[in-house]
Amino acid sequence: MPTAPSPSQPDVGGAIATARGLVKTYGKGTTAVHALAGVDVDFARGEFTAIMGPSGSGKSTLMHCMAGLDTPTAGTVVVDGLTVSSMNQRNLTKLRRTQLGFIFQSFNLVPTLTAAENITLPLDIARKPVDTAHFDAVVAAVGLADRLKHRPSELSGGQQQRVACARALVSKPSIVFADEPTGNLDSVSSREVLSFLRASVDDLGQSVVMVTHDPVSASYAHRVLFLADGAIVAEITDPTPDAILEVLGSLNRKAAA
Ligand SMILES: Nc1ncnc2c1ncn2[C@@H]1O[C@H](COP(=O)(O)OP(=O)(O)OP(=O)(O)O)[C@@H](O)[C@H]1O
Repeated sequence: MPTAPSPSQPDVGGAIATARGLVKTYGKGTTAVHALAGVDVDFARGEFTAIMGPSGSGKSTLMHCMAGLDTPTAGTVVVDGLTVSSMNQRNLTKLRRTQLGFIFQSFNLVPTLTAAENITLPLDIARKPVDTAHFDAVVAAVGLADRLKHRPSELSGGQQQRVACARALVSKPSIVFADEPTGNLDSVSSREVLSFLRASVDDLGQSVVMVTHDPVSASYAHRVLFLADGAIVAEITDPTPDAILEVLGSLNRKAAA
């Protein structure tokens, strides 16, 4: 008879990233904050997952622990078969450079480099060759072919974030983590970036995890996870903005009761 995987040995079969029993506590004693209170989660390979929840519910902490940017207090994180939660700093740095893609709210481009140089920067730092066919495909997908020689100050916010998206994808990472990627963008630029993220999953087979406060942004994902008080309390698949708002409303009503 098949047995269920034990919590300490995640079944990573269809998942690109998993967490089991993930706990993150900041501080000690009476001032301790339980940012993650024992999260079990699987992020499916080739899927776009959004993480939502009220301010302070643990969204960023979950993403940072998954990406090896923060160390969990307890529990296991596995990304593409590698146990991130027990890696030393040297291996974490290597993992982040070679296997993870990051997109932040604030773009984080190097002002003195051109768009093309910004896009290939992670590969250059890792001393990995640029796959020019993949570079061209990613640049075409974000619509930046005629902007490659421009510096960030010569690009709009939306174009800068599209450079950041291309930079995150050019190394063919196992997974892309996006933290409020449209937080600084107008609605037209937001739609472009979100459509591109969705297309990177549907057309290029990328796996994307995105933290967002915005129900419309989250509706571009295949699946939305809802966090409250450091725990996953709900999830929906093939979300619409209305369905997301309904879940958020019921969580807010529970929190107020
Ligand atoms: N470095 C830290 N030191 C102490 N407490 C922290 C630290 N980082 C986060 N926390 C606390 O952990 C809890 C979860 O924070 P986190 O940033 O993960 O929430 P969030 O859902 O991403 O919030 P927001 O939507 O406001 O960005 C909060 O109570 C926060 O104050």
